[in-house]
Amino acid sequence: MSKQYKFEAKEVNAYYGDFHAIKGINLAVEEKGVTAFIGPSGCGKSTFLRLFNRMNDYIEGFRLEGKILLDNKDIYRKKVQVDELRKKVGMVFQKPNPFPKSIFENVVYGLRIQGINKKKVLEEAVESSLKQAALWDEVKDKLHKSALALSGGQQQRLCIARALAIEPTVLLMDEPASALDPISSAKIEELIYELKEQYTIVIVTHNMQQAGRVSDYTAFFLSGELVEYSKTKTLFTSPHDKRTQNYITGRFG
Ligand SMILES: Nc1ncnc2c1ncn2[C@@H]1O[C@H](COP(=O)(O)OP(=O)(O)OP(=O)(O)O)[C@@H](O)[C@H]1O
Repeated sequence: MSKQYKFEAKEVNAYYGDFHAIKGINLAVEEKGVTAFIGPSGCGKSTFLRLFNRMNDYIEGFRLEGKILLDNKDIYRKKVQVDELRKKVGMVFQKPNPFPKSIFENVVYGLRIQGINKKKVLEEAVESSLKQAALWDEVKDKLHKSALALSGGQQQRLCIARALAIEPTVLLMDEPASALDPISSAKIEELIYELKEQYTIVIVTHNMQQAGRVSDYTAFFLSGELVEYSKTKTLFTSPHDKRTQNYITGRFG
């Protein structure tokens, strides 16, 4: 039997209207651990990432060809319920986007939508998600204060806690640390390192050092194509493709 991956993209092409943004990509993401997508601005990293939880579905004129499998099942087949998919595949964005609510209500937001309102269940979820997101100690005495009063780095960890509360198996992260100061950014990296034991993490990053530090596998994209995909160490120390080498040595991008 062939190996089962967490995600598999098969012959994937994606279009915004006439614009061909993703070109014939095949890529398999290992279960658990971190896979990083790198490449110059506009190469299609975010578009490709967003395919994994059908985030591009909302964009007018967007069209997909090929298949994206999660646990061996096509997530674009007709009977898939997108909200169910997103329970399994959480997402964290570049800019922290807490809701204008308390820290507590931010974390339990997804659970309340699922109709879970039991106080004890919610309290447990808040504590365990905030602990996993390495934020608990900083906020445990002000859970009912506004999330908007937190620092940017704390807000981003809160958004990670909010994503974890619905118990996904995958976390998609689109440049999760790029809007943060270096210390907050380092905290997010440490957190990713902790979480990868338990979750499959796919991260888009502009920062090659960051990709080198946090990821197990790295995919290099250029103009909508996947140029090279391998173990992070291999990609950064002995890339096969000249274009990868040029990019990682700073010759373009
Ligand atoms: N909603 C959209 N409508 C039309 N074109 C889009 C849309 N979103 C992205 N594109 C185009 O698709 C291409 C890939 O964009 P994408 O955001 O995926 O790249 P990226 O590698 O993530 O870039 P960056 O690192 O700058 O975020 C770009 O040429 C972009 O202009």
